[in-house]
Amino acid sequence: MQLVLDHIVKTFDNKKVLQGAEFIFQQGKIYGLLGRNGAGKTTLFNCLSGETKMDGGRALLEENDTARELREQDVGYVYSLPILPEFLTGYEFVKFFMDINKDKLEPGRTPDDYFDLMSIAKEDRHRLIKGYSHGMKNKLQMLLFLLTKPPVILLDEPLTSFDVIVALEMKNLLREMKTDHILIFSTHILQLATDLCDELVVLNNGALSSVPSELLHSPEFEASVIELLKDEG
Ligand SMILES: Nc1ncnc2c1ncn2[C@@H]1O[C@H](COP(=O)(O)OP(=O)(O)OP(=O)(O)O)[C@@H](O)[C@H]1O
Repeated sequence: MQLVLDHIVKTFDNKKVLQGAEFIFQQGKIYGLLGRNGAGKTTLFNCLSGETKMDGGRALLEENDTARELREQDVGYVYSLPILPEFLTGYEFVKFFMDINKDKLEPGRTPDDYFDLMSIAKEDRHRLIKGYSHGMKNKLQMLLFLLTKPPVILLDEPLTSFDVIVALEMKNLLREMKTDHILIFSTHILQLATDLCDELVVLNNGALSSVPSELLHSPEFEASVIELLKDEG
């Protein structure tokens, strides 16, 4: 399975944010999306998730030599600022989410099985989401994708809110998940990008380009990425 971005264009007022962005993302890899503040990473994710309408171009999901337009339900989106029903407990929300997605679930699983997978403590499960920390809310969002398994998962700077232990758990989880999904996450933390990603993609001047893989673990990596990002503008 692969996600093909075909000449995606997005303009806000007079600002051309995406100017014909093209790339092929493949299942089984974790992609890190790098770009300066305001480069358009969130805009790209919003276009892919259907939250923002593209002005031009398209995103296709290709599998077994057939391609179709990417649909909203194909995309799981972990926002940098999680949007969750704060008036429910974590347990109530997961239970509700499982009820409305019955057809997509593995049979016999309970909400607690998923909380266990995400290492969300027993005493936190029945607390209101309103009182959850930022990192716990991100965890809860990620739990939803373990349930429904959308083919494409976008993570907008999610791991920055996790403490070191949880960040490690999440990294391991993402590594496990990558075999069945196309995973793209945006980050400003180069160390995290090199640590977790199989491939790095730079969004610069509205276009996407791949960072040569031989650079990824080389001593010149940081300097090369900075050089690539400097071009912005
Ligand atoms: N709804 C909107 N209306 C007008 N301009 C917008 C809108 N959304 C984004 N922009 C502009 O588009 C540009 C790209 O913003 P975006 O949030 O996608 O960047 P980003 O790469 O995610 O930035 P950061 O790394 O700072 O989070 C910015 O100049 C932003 O002001």
